[in-house]
Amino acid sequence: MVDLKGLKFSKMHGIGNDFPIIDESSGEVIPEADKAEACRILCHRHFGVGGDGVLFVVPSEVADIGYRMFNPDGSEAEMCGNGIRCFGDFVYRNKIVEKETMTVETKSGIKTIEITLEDGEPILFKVNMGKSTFKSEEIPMIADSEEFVDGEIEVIDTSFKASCVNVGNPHVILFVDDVDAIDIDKYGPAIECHEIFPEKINVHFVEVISKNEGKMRTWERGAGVTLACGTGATSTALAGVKLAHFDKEILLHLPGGDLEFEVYEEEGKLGAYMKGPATLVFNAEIQ
Ligand SMILES: N[C@H](CCC[C@H](N)C(=O)O)C(=O)O
Repeated sequence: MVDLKGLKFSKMHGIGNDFPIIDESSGEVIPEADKAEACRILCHRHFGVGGDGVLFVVPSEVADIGYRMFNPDGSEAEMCGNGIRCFGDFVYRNKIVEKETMTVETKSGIKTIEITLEDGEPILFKVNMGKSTFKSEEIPMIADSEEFVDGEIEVIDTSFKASCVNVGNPHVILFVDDVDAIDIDKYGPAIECHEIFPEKINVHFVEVISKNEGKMRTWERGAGVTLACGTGATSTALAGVKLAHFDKEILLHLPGGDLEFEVYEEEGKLGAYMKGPATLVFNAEIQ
């Protein structure tokens, strides 16, 4: 059993997607071999702190700072969008990176965060989430087509039209008529662990409100239902533009709050800027 006594952390959330965040920028706090178990304990809503994952600040030789994210099941994810806004707030407030525009090394490449200050306080974070891929082999997924856009996924007793995109981590976007009518506890895990997704996948049900607005609900890989998913919302914006459901500026409503997106095209690939808040809930030390 991992001993977390003395562990200092901040509890943060990005529109309700919540995380303990731990500063390892000056050296390891939780041994690598214990990280998965420690994250399972920390994320537990009754026996731990509670969270949709754990964020770590780590050194970087190629960016201003490094970022790692672990899901509540102990799996490490390549990227976390709500988390990187909380991360930016944390490293700025704690003077780990004293820059309003910073570069962050993640497992899915270097991302850039632009912080908007009001009276010296960070209030809004604009993140370049980078370029995406729709190639089936790069999701990864098992499919007959080079891309899986507006394809068909059969699951349990029904089938859904679906589009798959990787923004560092994998996502499947299912555009539906009424997002509130979806039994996400039934279909979410069945799609997350579907045999066509060898590394599992994050699942998002999306309702198009207009060319510039949508509403979505999420079942996250390694976490289950969350109030928001930043990489998932980014993927929704990109898939929506690809399918011409959305124009390039999109407001997405998630159960925990709203995120704004500006989609761009670079070297033939779609990418996006994500804009949203981050909130510090409390700082603590485990006794
Ligand atoms: N569960 C995700 C990681 C967290 C993503 C989400 N919390 C976000 O804000 O992007 C995965 O395994 O890829």
